[in-house]
Amino acid sequence: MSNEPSKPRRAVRRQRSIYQVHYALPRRSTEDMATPLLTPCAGLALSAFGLQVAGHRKTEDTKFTGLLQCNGTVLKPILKESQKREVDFYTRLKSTTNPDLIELRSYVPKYYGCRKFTYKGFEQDYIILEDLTQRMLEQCVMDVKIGKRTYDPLATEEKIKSETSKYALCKQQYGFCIPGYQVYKLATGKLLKFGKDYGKKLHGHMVREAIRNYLNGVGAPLCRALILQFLSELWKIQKWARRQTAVRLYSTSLLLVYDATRLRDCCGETDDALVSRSKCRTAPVTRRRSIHSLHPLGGGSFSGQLSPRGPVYKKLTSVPITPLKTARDSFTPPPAIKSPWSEALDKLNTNHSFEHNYEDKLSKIKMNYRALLDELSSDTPNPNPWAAVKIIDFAHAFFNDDDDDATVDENFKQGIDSFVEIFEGFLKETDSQVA
Ligand SMILES: Nc1ncnc2c1ncn2[C@@H]1O[C@H](COP(=O)(O)OP(=O)(O)OP(=O)(O)O)[C@@H](O)[C@H]1O
Ligand SMILES: O=P(O)(O)O[C@@H]1[C@H](O)[C@H](O)[C@@H](OP(=O)(O)O)[C@H](OP(=O)(O)O)[C@H]1O
Repeated sequence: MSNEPSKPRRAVRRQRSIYQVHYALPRRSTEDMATPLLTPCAGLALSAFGLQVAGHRKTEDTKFTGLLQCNGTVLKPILKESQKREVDFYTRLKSTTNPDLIELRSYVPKYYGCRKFTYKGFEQDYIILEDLTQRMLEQCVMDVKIGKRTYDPLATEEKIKSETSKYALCKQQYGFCIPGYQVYKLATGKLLKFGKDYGKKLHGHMVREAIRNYLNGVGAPLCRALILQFLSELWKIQKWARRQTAVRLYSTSLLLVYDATRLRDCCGETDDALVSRSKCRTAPVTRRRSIHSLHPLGGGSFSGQLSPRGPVYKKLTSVPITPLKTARDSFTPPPAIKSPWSEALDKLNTNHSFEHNYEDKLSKIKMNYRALLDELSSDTPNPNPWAAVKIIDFAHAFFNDDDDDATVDENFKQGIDSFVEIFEGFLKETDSQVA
């Protein structure tokens, strides 16, 4: 032991991430339900949320503003009685001890409470939620409303009639409908938007094609890494939906988001040649394998095989203990480890064409490298996935407080099963990328 007086330790200063530098966003927290911000958006300007692909929008009297955004959060206005139910839903989810509801927390955006804000002269209450598109540069967003039935048990005859007549064919055929989506096309960088009028015309094979278009898989092969990122989340939600009896979710949506910039980096086209999609990372980046990442639900342990009963995961076998001498004699250097670090280095070693618009290209490349380094130096196992699915819109969620009467929410479950089946079909299409 040293007698030297211990020097005061200097706090390690972490480099601010690209997202903090460019977008002034807060660091990601690992908690599923965040503690309410004391003064959310205090002193920061509110603005209309430009990435809303469906849902209620601005009305004539400007009282209803649509969603707003502020500091990495979205603000959802609460005007109708049913929207107050959504506040109750998030409030209850936050303090629940029911295991099914605790699990549900990880499938919904983080909730930061509810507060009054004044926007364009109108004061009203807003629900404050994590913006699922934050940190994305080219945000591709799809809203998928789940369920053949989209009205709740308190609906009036009129409401039942109007809900039954909307997206009727699509809901009958698939158990879900698509009220809107937007996609940045990889080849052109152009943003395409599809609203509810388009969504209401979808049925039959058009539904699958709309999802394929959203995934940038029209005119180019689907990207297996992207499908797997979505499926690893969807399978968890599906497993939960097949079991849970705690809540009935009428008219909720799956919100799918991914960053086309990262898709381009992974599976996109270069100026010179089409990058082989087999080079694509087939699983979400995981820096460290924790006990949690070994859990069979993690995308990383998916074997690539699908059985009629769902995904087949790799079996985890224990390593046999070899006597030291034998082990030393038979030692051969291990093959090069394919890690996120080596992939980052591979990328840094790539030659880029410096023709055309190279300043723009260079700045994008720099941003990508910074984002990649950010990801590699973060403390969480999968800190910056570039695709995510969450369940949103709980204006028609009903808790089942009577345990004896509890049954599975078939309406929600069937919609999820059907959506997952489409993604499993897409995954099979990409099998050749790992053959
Ligand atoms: N947490 C979020 N992060 C990013 N975008 C979001 C988030 N929540 C909602 N949105 C965007 O806003 C849209 C509408 O959201 P939501 O369904 O909650 O609103 P709504 O007005 O209740 O919809 P509806 O009219 O279907 O009842 C979504 O389609 C999505 O584009
Ligand atoms: O897709 P569309 O044609 O926009 O249809 C709307 C959609 O079904 C909303 O979920 C619903 O709001 P709620 O979920 O709050 O019922 C809204 O009802 P509303 O017209 O009564 O607001 C509908 O108009």
